[in-house]
Amino acid sequence: MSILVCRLNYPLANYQLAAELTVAPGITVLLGPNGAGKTSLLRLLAGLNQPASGQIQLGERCLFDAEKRIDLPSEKRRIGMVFQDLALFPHLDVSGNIGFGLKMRRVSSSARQNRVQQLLEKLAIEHLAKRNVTTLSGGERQKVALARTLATDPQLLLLDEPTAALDPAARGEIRRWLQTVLTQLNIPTLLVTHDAEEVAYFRKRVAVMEQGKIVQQGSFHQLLREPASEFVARFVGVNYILGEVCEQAGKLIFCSRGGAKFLAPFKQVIPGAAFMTVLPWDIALYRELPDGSPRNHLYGEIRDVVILGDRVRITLEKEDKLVAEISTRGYLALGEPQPGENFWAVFKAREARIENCEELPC
Ligand SMILES: Nc1ncnc2c1ncn2[C@@H]1O[C@H](COP(=O)(O)OP(=O)(O)OP(=O)(O)O)[C@@H](O)[C@H]1O
Repeated sequence: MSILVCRLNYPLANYQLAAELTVAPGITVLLGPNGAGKTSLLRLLAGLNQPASGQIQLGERCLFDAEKRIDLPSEKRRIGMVFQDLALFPHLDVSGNIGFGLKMRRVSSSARQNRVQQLLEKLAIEHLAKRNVTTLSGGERQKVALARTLATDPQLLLLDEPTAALDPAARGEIRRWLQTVLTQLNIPTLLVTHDAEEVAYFRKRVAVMEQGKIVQQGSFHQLLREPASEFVARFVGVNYILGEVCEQAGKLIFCSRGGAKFLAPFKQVIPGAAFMTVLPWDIALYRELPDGSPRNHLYGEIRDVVILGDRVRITLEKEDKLVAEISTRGYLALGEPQPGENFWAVFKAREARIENCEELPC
């Protein structure tokens, strides 16, 4: 299986895209806010725009090298793209759409039919074979678009926000389907999203893009445990609090900028600027402060409650803002907390990660 390795520069309207990225077989989620340059990066990889400098290597093949003046045309890159508009051919049925690329390559009719049938089975969409694509639901159209792309046997898949245009029910269904199909295929796949919830769903390798740069690349777990910056932490949904480590009565305390004080496992830190990260699901909520082992706590007002299937995300604010994620069962047991109510957010000292930082950004 091939691996994509690229380093690309390209001037965009307001900033320079300067991205370095590695995509191994399987799904890598490319996460970034609107306008971060995700679609532009896909277009450069696919050969639809030409980078100002850099290289693109896919397995043994060099697709682009500015210095060596190598620039393989799009159709020779063996890259399968599914862009947001899908661009299915309305005059062809599902099988016709899937076989279209093979027809253009003058593949014989019988070989084409075999390949189309194989894909219909592999992607569990045989029942759609003869349907007119204009009658399909959004989720079904996504499936057909992926099947059409796979027909030409790509070595890299680029999927631009495959679930963005779907309603929540269809989104859940297409995510499960993508997870199954893409895991089986094991082709290097870059799946673009600006939705951190999507990353939490796939729990795969993640590359985070901000202003044209890949600011962190790693496993979902790594990003949660060791976000490289406040931007990454906030984007993947980790609590990130700036402050400083102070010495008080022989103990080291983390004092947040907002004025809250927290205990923590301090072996590795010294007095000075620092940040603390806590995972939302390591925070419990209580109406009354519980007795027991020394724990960190913050008493605050609920600002926001978001129900995410079997989990509930609750934002609490006082000196600082903390987001807790609890089970729906726990939420019901607490009497369904609502915005405006006050609660204790509690977490164990060892569940916080505190690190010194050079200086506090403003
Ligand atoms: N060909 C281009 N030349 C110059 N600037 C461009 C070009 N294409 C896009 N841009 C600009 O580059 C920035 C990044 O756009 P891009 O569509 O790549 O972001 P994105 O991360 O995919 O955003 P979204 O999540 O909204 O789709 C935007 O400010 C956009 O206006």
